[in-house]
Amino acid sequence: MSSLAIEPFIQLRRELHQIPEPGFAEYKTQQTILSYLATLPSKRLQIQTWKTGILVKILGSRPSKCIGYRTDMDGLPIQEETTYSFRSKHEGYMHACGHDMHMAIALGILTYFVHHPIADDLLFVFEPAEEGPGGALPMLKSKEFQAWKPDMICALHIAPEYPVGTIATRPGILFANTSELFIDLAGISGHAARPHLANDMAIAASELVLQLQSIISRNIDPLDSAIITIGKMDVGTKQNIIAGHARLEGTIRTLSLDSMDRIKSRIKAIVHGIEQGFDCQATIDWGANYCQVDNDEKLTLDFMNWVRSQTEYQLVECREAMTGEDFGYFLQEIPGWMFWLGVETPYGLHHPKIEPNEGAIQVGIDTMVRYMEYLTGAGTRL
Ligand SMILES: CC(=O)N[C@@H](CCC[C@H](N)C(=O)O)C(=O)O
Repeated sequence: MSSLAIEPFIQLRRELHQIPEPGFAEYKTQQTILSYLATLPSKRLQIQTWKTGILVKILGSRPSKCIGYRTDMDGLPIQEETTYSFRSKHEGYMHACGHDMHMAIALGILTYFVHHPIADDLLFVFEPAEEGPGGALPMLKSKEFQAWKPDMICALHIAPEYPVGTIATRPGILFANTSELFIDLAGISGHAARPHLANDMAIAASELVLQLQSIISRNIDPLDSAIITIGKMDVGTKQNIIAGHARLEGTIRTLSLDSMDRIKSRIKAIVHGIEQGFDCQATIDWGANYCQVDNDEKLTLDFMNWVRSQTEYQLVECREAMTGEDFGYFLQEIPGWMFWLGVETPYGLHHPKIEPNEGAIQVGIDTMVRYMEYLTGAGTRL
């Protein structure tokens, strides 16, 4: 690992940071990664694209298994407010969830093993559309992935709340079940001065948001965490026109599938009540649904013990988080685990000012290189 210079991966992260793209539209991102891969010795390298994603296999010298590693690729519809000189060039889009860091780390690990092959095969998965509508499930089911399906798989996610040098994870559930939520309400628009001739969806939508929040407090076991967040409301057209249409956009998070089912059935009932009470038409769209990230007990404990005993990094056994990650779909078919990587920054994930500490790139690459060498039973130790 000491033979790998980190600077090129910091530069790659900065390059990728400037071109955040929506899910399944990561064209420049894919091209940037493919161009970089083309600079590496190709002898042990096999590359396939899948939509805007990429699969990279590094052939081992005496493979008895294939170890998988996943990074996500897409950006978020956020107007960047960082102090960076390498801010996003895509107006209204930003890498605010660390996928630029994740890709740079994946490329660092991959580069190391191109130059220092180990016994086992390695598969690097560059997954598009993690933020939505979800690339993991269709990629997992694709013939390209199934042909190269690894025997185990792991991934990391940056964690603003931990110092650089911290690795946090737990066996079992790490991330929640999620469902997106889109509700449209259709009433009748009209003149602001003649409310009796219209049917105001601003009032119906306001009532609906408040009623939705009662589900968590009144219908869900308080010991079984759940969240309903309405992140966006779009109502009406002008201040003196009664709104004939409203759209609510949100997300549901639960730690159990029972709670997810219960919440959805309560939302249906409440929306039906709004239709009756406000004499309007409503439609519900559940959007993309992600299953929980359920870390394999044995593999995760082995990784945690290894970090504790073999590295200088701080291992934290953390609690479950209500964030979502479609990496959970890979873990439904392939044993593996995910962990948080500390990037210490005062702003959280999805914040326009988030500036992850780039020192974490070295920690992420170093940890995975050493652990993959340990897993294959061959490697050098730092
Ligand atoms: C780590 C992280 O922030 N993941 C996202 C996943 C998005 C899931 C989906 N689009 C939704 O909004 O439900 C998160 O928001 O947790």
